[in-house]
Amino acid sequence: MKVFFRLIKLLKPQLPLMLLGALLSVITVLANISLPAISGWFITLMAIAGTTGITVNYFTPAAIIRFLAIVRTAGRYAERMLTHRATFNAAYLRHYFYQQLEPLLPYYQIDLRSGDLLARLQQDIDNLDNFYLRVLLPIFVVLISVPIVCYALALFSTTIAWFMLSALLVVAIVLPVISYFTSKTLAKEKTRLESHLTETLVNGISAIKTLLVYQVGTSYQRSIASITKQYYDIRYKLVKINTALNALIFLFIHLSALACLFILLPSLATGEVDSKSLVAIILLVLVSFETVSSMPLALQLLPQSLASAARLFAIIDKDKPVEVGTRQMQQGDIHFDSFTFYYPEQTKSSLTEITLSIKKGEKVAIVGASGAGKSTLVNLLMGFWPTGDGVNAGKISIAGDDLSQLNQASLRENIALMSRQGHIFDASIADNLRLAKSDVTNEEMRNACAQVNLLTFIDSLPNGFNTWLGSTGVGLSGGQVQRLQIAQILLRSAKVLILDEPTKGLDRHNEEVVMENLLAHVIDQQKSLLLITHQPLMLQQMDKIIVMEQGKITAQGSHNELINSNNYYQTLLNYF
Ligand SMILES: Nc1ncnc2c1ncn2[C@@H]1O[C@H](COP(=O)(O)OP(=O)(O)OP(=O)(O)O)[C@@H](O)[C@H]1O
Repeated sequence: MKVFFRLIKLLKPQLPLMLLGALLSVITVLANISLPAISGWFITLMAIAGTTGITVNYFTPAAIIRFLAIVRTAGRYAERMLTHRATFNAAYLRHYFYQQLEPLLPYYQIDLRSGDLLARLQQDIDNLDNFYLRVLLPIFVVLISVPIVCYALALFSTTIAWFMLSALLVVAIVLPVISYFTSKTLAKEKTRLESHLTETLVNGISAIKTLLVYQVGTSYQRSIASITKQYYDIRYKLVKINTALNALIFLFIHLSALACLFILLPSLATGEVDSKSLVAIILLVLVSFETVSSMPLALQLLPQSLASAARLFAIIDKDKPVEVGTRQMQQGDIHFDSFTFYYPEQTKSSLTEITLSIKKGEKVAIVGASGAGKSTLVNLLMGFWPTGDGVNAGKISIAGDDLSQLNQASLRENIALMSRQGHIFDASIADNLRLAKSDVTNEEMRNACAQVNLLTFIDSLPNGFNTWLGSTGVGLSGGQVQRLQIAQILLRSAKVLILDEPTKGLDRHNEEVVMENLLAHVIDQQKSLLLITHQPLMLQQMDKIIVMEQGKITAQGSHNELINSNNYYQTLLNYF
């Protein structure tokens, strides 16, 4: 129930449109079911008039029929327009969930494999698209129109009214509930298999090269085929249950009409009900089931929508990193003052008592074994995690301002990060460079690419800077992707550049060119440089090197100082 009301609250901006659509839907349904009843009554009246020769006023019923026909047609059109408009507007739910998820992804080691996350963002939100149109709307129509129909029937016969109330409830609730319990486990299994299938496909496609290299492509295909078969078997069973339910409802409707006819026959004989009313009542009984016709589907989709909403809420309900800062980042020194950091939900610190300063224009390198805390230290400066939340001790400040007081947008404008997981988008080379600087000129692009030794290659491509790259930079070699990312960093107007192993894997020539130009760039522009690297060529050029071990800084100094005095530093350089 909590999930249901929370979902309604989310739909609040659309509620006036939804309510109007629902009212129109009720009016249309009522016009639709009155039409055959009044027409039946009118045709019988005319038949009687024809055979007996009595004079009747046929203007009023004919006008009512025409009016109802117009209301039905116009009402259906307007209702569809409004309800679908409301549904399309409610598509902001996807945006809402994405927005909530965005700050959480770097913050938590979210226990979701990419395929599962994709399934949640796609299928679960698709399920929510149904929530208004297929769940709320039918329930609303039933709640308003069933009492009206029963009241109309009670004007002729209270027995029929009570009988029909029970019959409508059987079709609206009893049969769907039976079908729900029969298909509950299957429906759950279907959702699980849907997610599993997406996950398997996404993982398989992203790891296609690995699968081929290990020659497990065929067994992988077999596992996809097996999941697909299980999925379609379940869907087949669900369709069978649904079809049986529809057949049962159809039979029940006609048996109800027959039962009403038998109930009314004695009254016809005594003259309590005339033949015109009998025809009208039977037709009304037959069509009145339209008021509940969407309920079986609504009750089937209700638990599905709520389950999807619950899955989505479960992710976004995690504590978010709070962004409290409003101050603009000033150019200046970065200070870590005895700073200890815990990742969310972790009891062991990943950084312990870090004291470090990086002065404006200084070139600093961080070295350390895997897991030493290098990436954590640089990522903290991007404001991915809260630093002033009481859990972490000490502080980080930039130009005297506490990091937690700084505005995140200003922070990310002034600190540029090239991480090892950097992403190249499914777009042109130029578009990928525009990500770093939206108004970049051709000359600036050429210049940045020349500095990373990529210009000759790009010029040799038939489409040059307009060459389309697949996601993850398909079309470029690993080293070219790396250099394109360094070109992006060079285009940024940030005051601090952070690069995580920028030249790892580059050949000696490219490493030298890139490093020389990068250093010239930071010196020329008076930028600070923070590098994670183990390349001696780069380390020799740094003003300061920080040695990290298990979350702690164990030594600091220049390359020459450390190489002569620190055994661990020597080991690291040999190791990398
Ligand atoms: N999001 C996270 N949540 C919890 N713990 C994390 C998270 N990211 C990293 N850690 C942990 O923090 C510690 C430091 O990790 P970090 O990635 O900073 O090391 P690193 O020196 O950059 O290693 P590598 O060179 O392998 O990237 C590790 O023990 C790691 O398991």
